[in-house]
Parts: sequence; structure tokens; C-alpha cells
Amino acid sequence: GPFILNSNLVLDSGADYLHLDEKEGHFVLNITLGHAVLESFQKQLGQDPFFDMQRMVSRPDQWLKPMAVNGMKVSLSIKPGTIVAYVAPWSNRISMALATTVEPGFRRQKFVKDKMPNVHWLKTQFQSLDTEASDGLGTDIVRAKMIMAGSAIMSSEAPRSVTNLL
Ligand SMILES: O=C(CO)[C@H](O)[C@H](O)COP(=O)(O)O
Repeated sequence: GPFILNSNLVLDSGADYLHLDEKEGHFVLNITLGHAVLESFQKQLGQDPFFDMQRMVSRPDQWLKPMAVNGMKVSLSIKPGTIVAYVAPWSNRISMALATTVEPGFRRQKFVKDKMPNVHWLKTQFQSLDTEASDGLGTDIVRAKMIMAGSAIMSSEAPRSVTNLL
């Protein structure tokens, strides 16, 4: 699905879901938007397509309760420097695992291809989990079940075709 901050055209590009980055300037240097904005988007747009919110924040635990109240599912995301096996103890408490293919923080980074084995590992170890790959993707074909791509879709002249290809 396309990264939502890219454009208000994402809903027309054939996305299965909308990805939203939360950054509070501490865990990563950048700042975007937070929980309240997510809730207001949800009120406006309803459940379909669903939101996939990636919290790049220092205390993600403080959002677990509000998320549960709103019926959201919890997932885990690992960045390139983290050993992918750290996800294992959590695997029966999460619904999706995301392996990022750039260091979290900024847009338009180059896709780090050698991090794709993380996605493969998650997918083969935990077959009941959804796996997501994200960040810096061109139209490289990746084998995750969910693919988050921002600039690759929205800076294309044909966002719908790129979305279909991914
Ligand atoms: O927060 C990010 C990386 O942590 C990026 O903003 C997000 O992943 C979108 O990147 P791109 O537009 O290059 O696909």
C-alpha cells in the first residue's frame, strides 16, 4: 500500500491499505503525525482500506491500550540493524511483522536489498503472520505479503500501474 503522506490521491491508486508513519523526533529525528490524526482519518474513511500505522517512537507501549480499545491489531517492526530472530518470542502475540529495508526516519532512501532475507526469514518461520516489507522500494519485486511503498508510487507518472505491479 502507498505511504499516506505522499498524496491525497492514494485512494485512487488501487491501494489495499494505507500506511501511516508516526515519528516524534526522538526515536527518529523526523516528526510526522500521531494517534489523534489516525483516529480522525479513521472516522472520515471508515475501515476500508485499513490503516497500517508504523510507530517510530521511543515508547510504543503507551499506545497499546488505546489501540486495543479501537480494535487495532499489534505488529512488530524491525529495522536493518536488528537481529530478525528477536521477533520470535512475540510471534504469537502479533498479527504482522514488518522488516524495513532502510534505516527508519526519512523518505527517499535507497532500498537495501541485502535486508530482504529478513522478510524471507519472517515469512518462512511464521507462516501465519502477515509479513510486510517497506521503504525505498523501486519496482523491485519483493516477496512480502504486504509491500509499503511511498515515493515509488507517488512520484511515478502512473501510480496505479506501480501499485498493481507491487
Ligand atoms: O519513514 C520512512 C522511513 O523510515 C519513509 O518516510 C517512508 O518509509 C516512505 O519512504 P519512501 O517515500 O522512500 O517510500
